[in-house]
Amino acid sequence: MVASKKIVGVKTIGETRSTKGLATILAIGTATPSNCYNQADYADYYFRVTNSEHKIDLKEKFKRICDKTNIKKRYMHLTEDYLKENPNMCEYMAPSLNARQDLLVPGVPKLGKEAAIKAINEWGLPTSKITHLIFCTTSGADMPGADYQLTKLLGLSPSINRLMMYQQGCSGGGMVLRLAKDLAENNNGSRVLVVCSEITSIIFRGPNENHIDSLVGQALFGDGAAAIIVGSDPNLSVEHPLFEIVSTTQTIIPNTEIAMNLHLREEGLTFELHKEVPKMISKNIDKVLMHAVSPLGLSDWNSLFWIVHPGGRAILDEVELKLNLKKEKLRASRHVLSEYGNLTSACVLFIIDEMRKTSLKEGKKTTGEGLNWGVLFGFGPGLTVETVVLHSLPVTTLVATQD
Ligand SMILES: CC(=O)CC(=O)SCCNC(=O)CCNC(=O)[C@H](O)C(C)(C)COP(=O)(O)OP(=O)(O)OC[C@H]1O[C@@H](n2cnc3c(N)ncnc32)[C@H](O)[C@@H]1OP(=O)(O)O
Repeated sequence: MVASKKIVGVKTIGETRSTKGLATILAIGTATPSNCYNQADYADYYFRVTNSEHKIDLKEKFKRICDKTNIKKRYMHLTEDYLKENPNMCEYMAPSLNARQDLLVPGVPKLGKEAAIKAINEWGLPTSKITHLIFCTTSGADMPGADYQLTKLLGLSPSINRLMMYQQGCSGGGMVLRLAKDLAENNNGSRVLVVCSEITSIIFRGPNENHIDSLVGQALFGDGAAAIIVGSDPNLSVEHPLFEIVSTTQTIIPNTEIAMNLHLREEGLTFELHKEVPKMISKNIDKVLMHAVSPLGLSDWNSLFWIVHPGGRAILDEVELKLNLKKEKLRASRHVLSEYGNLTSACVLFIIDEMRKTSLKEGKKTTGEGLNWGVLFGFGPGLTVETVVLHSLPVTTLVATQD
């Protein structure tokens, strides 16, 4: 008797764990540090603070790279004063991990908190309703991690289910959506707070003639944090879903492990980037896309909205060309690149935010520029591609009150 009662109980628990509907994004918040650097002046700043002004040709090359990025400005936590106090960070490769960690260990969760508060305010429910926390950063590592620090900073329940994802690179923004979907759809009533917080001080270093890809990194990355709340079966009297997360896939592009290599060393996070990365991505992107969207019967790429990780301007150019996308399709991705630079894992979440806000501003019917279906690509070391198919929802005026 006792045994059969137990079996019924377990079955019931199993049946009630799954939700009826798809995971939805219920709110978004973003934050940046206050220091803003204009890309047009950045070469002067960078060569001055790294005491490299005598490297005249290299500075000219760096200026050319900066000009070609199509980035207007970037925000950075790192200040000139901090660099003066920690001159090893300005060398090309000097031991400097402690100075970087001193900045990142408190800074990453703090920036994440700013974004999380905005997302929670938009969501409108008490933090006690958050059941899971996913924290993602490529900026340093620590124990207990940034997830633990954020739990304390926000006063979340000590029993919240935490997942800390360190060192995922730029594909992390797609990865967190994949994880949040699984958590939300398999834990009835759950609400997942997802935070991506990136501070690129981990990668800052002086220039070197023999490592131009490192210099490309100095021209691309910016700091920022984005937070979203994900949950299934929203309570529509209080929650305002923005996008449904329809499907997610992760793929390694074959024979591209040389493309992007980042190693955490005494000198900080080192950065190797193959010049052919944009081509390596575009050569394979149609296959990855077909695999993700063919079950839905989608085949007209210009009928979709697009959120493409802007690793660099050339990546967007190559994806646009390969998929024959109309110019306006990558508007939101190009806009975020231009206004913030490459925000590593937070970048695609900034683009989702930009898209739903512009959709509202322009009177579009759905959060996805008036269209129904969309694709998000995250690209990271591996090369790893995260593909997320999104379904947009009717625009509500709630977003307007957030700015
Ligand atoms: C960290 C993660 O997980 C994920 C990431 O996002 S990592 C970052 C991914 N980003 C990229 O791969 C960058 C993609 N590249 C680009 O966007 C562009 O190449 C760029 C904006 C950097 C330059 O624009 P462009 O149109 O290619 O200009 P181009 O004139 O060819 O290049 C400018 C100079 O930079 C050099 N250069 C560009 N990319 C380089 C690279 N990867 N390595 C070395 N040199 C490079 C070029 O040789 C050129 O030098 P000269 O002026 O002396 O000829």
